[in-house]
Amino acid sequence: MQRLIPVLKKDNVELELIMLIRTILAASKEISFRVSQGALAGVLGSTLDENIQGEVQKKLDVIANQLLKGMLLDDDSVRAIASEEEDFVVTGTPKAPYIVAFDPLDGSSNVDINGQIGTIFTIYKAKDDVPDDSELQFAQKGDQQLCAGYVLYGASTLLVMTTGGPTRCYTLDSTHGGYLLTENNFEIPVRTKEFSVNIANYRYWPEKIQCYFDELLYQSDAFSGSSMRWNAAMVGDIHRIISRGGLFLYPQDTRDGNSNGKIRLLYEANPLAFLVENSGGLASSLGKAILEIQPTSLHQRVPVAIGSKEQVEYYNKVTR
Ligand SMILES: O=P(O)(O)OC[C@H]1O[C@](O)(COP(=O)(O)O)[C@@H](O)[C@@H]1O
Ligand SMILES: [Mg+2]
Ligand SMILES: [Mg+2]
Repeated sequence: MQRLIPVLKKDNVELELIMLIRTILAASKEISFRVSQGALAGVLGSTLDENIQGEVQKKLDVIANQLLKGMLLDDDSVRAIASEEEDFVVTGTPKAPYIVAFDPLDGSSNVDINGQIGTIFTIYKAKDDVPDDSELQFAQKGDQQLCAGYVLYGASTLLVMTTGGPTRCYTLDSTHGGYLLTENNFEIPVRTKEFSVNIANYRYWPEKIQCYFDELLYQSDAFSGSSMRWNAAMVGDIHRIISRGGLFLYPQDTRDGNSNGKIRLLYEANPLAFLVENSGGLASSLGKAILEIQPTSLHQRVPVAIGSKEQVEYYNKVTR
């Protein structure tokens, strides 16, 4: 089994970027250990604090955020970071080459029920024409990502990552503590009968999206035999889709604050879109490629339709 570093070197990834990826993975191993300890380590349950999204933070949200933030700010290749759990940009080493954005713990509502959770990260080049602490550092389109990945803390701890080439999977080997290559090049099937959505939101959706689901659920034979999966952790749903295809949807809806759905562009939609598109799938928002969206704020949300090419195309065709 090939180790991670030789694979990245073969991909001609620059050494400084490889070292930064190592920093992120060192934090992920520590998070993986804390997650596996669960109640034994007292990491379950909520804090009394809310993040900028208005969500009550889980203890593990805070622990994972502190671990990643601490290790990244100690890394002198990092100029600034942005996190779901940080209201603002946090600056690192001046003139350093990279900026990093991350969702320290995706699927927080699964923490206390031993469900799937993960860490999502993305790396960009730092900008020299804006201040280090400015949100403009992160106002870069998703197609400018140098590297994107997630670590899934499931039965195994898996790293799925791209540096612009194939999307690959590495499994954390608990015997020697390193990530070993277990999937060299994911290729998402163009169409399946699996879809993933929180169907309980149906009443709040625009009519065209309701019609799409009416057709899918009971009107059209073309969809008979479909099955739904919902992990309540985007990282887990997207991992299933990268592994065997399907469609992940988090549409806009009519509730206050949900006009763009729930998924955050910078540290959820863009990194996962980069991974899916580099596996032959499609990632769109309101019919437009997610990777081409010009970001306007750190925690902005976007409606998403991500997954198997033909399923995304059909959804966009009937809901536009
Ligand atoms: O509450 P819902 O509608 O099931 O939403 C679940 C979605 O929210 C999220 O948990 C949001 O991410 P966080 O857990 O990082 O806040 C996604 O991973 C998941 O797809
Ligand atoms: Mg998340
Ligand atoms: Mg999160």
